[in-house]
Amino acid sequence: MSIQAPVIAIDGPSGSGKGTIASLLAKKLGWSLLDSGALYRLLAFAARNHGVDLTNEEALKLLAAHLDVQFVAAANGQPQRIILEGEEVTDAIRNEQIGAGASQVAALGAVRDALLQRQRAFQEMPGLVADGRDMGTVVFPDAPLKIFLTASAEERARRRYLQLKAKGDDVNLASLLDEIRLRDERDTQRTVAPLKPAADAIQLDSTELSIEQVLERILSEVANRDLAG
Ligand SMILES: Nc1ncnc2c1ncn2[C@@H]1O[C@H](COP(=O)(O)OP(=O)(O)O)[C@@H](O)[C@H]1O
Ligand SMILES: Nc1ccn([C@H]2C[C@H](O)[C@@H](COP(=O)(O)OP(=O)(O)O)O2)c(=O)n1
Repeated sequence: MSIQAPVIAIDGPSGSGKGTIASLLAKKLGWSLLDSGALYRLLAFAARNHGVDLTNEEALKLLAAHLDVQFVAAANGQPQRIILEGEEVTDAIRNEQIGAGASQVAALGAVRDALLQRQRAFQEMPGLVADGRDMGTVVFPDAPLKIFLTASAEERARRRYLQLKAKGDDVNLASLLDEIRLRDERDTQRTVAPLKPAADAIQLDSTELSIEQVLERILSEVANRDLAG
């Protein structure tokens, strides 16, 4: 019997800090990283480039099955680089418009099926940190550590506002809060793989916690389970 690499699943709503924490954790442990939300963002981005309507499930399924994408690990604290059809799109997929499109295509069952194996292929030794909405419920149900990271909608909108503003985007706090609420609603209410904590997930509310405090809490769970070898 082959031994499977351990997975830390980090799920939660937009702006709760999943991406930041997952990336820091992967670096600290020397594990691989799966940013599953990027796959849905890439699909929304590719659909726009190819003129595919975001409601055309059949065409989106094909596009998802053939997505030509590479994730390139980056050094010195930089986010991993994402290459779509030979072009760097690391920044281009990080805006609320693409986030909303990602949430829309992610509600389609055929799209989720088409992306499932691609996500599971990231599970490799010595371990994987996987960030998304259904990592602990659907993609890696046997993960030995599942975190469901939350924060109030207002705090998440505030974080997103600061993040996008720092990037030079023209953003508005009230409309970001509306978009976050809309996305929460769509992600939790969809019939396939909705955003919800796995029965065995640890729920962590980061509203009043710093990034370092969240990381510390998770690292103590890693140590409790003896996951890092
Ligand atoms: N605990 C925290 N306290 C303060 N800011 C945070 C915290 N966690 C994340 N952030 C910041 O909030 C923004 C959104 O975090 P991100 O990791 O992109 O969230 P998600 O992947 O859940 O959408 C980033 O700018 C990040 O630095
Ligand atoms: N495992 C996943 C990851 C993301 N999605 C969908 C739902 C989300 O609104 C979009 C974008 O996800 P992403 O994690 O990039 O978004 P945030 O950084 O949390 O704002 O994709 C999903 O359905 N399942």
